[in-house]
Amino acid sequence: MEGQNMTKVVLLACGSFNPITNMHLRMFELARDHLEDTGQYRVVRGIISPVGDGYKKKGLIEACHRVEMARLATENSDWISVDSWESLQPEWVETAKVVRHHYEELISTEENKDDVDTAKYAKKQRIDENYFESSAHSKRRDGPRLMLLCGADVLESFEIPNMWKQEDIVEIVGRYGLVCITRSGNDPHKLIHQSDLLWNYRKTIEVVQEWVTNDISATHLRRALRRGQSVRYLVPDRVLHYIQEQDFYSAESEKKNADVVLAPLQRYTAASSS
Ligand SMILES: Nc1ncnc2c1ncn2[C@@H]1O[C@H](COP(=O)(O)OP(=O)(O)OP(=O)(O)O)[C@@H](O)[C@H]1O
Ligand SMILES: O=C(O)c1ccc[n+]([C@@H]2O[C@H](COP(=O)([O-])O)[C@@H](O)[C@H]2O)c1
Repeated sequence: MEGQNMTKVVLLACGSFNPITNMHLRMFELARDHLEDTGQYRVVRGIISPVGDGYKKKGLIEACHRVEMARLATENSDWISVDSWESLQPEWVETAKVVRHHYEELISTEENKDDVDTAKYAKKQRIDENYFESSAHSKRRDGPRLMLLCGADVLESFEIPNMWKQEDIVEIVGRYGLVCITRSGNDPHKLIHQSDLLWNYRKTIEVVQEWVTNDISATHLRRALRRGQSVRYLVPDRVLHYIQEQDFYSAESEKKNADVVLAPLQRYTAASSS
């Protein structure tokens, strides 16, 4: 029967979502179409995980509001939802840990369903570091997968010195898998070709070509709002009402964290000064 041999996939998107835009939502739809078009996957759920305040990115407004906007944006979706676990952690959490957390959650849900095969598969995925690397396309019909969903700028950020730990990239890309949406100005295929590390994991990176390029970014939205310009139809109406009600995104809010080092880079500063 069609569908029974397909691997279930849960997509997880991590980011600031400051604020969430229509393009963040489109990413999920594009990724689902792409994965399901292969005939190998059935995408069952999408999770948006806004980063916590500890990330210290310039202009980042409080996590509770970013979570609320993502909640409003996904109210009408029957498969995408927001998860606040990451945003509630007192410190910034590395993405590999966020992925691990959601994978554990997924597996415990599957185990509760008494799905013995799934549990066996989960243990195997946990134990065998090279599992996906060695059997990327042969074994994936056996159980659910959690894949990290991102735009090509995130893939590009893997190459920024001291931004990501190499072992975290290996874990995310090699063990779980990455779905990367093209974004104007970034060329993920070229990046994978040029990076020895990413080339090793090319089979677990799904590049989704967005032909109808859409350059909406949260930065663009915040800039327009600061200038009193309309952002209607770039964000869901409910999100726009929330932004207006709360009077978010002013020149003042953009100064937040302006003099603070981004949390991932703080690790490097701390290590080099000790
Ligand atoms: N227009 C877009 N096309 C493809 N991917 C996107 C787009 N906008 C955001 N993303 C992706 O969505 C995820 C969350 O992104 P993030 O919250 O940083 O949004 P952003 O618009 O890039 O924000 P900012 O402009 O503040 O850097 C990231 O993986 C990012 O690459
Ligand atoms: O785990 C890491 O080392 C790491 C390093 C840099 C960025 N990230 C994550 O990548 C996401 C980037 O979001 P943004 O808004 O800065 O594009 C956000 O969820 C960060 O927590 C994660």
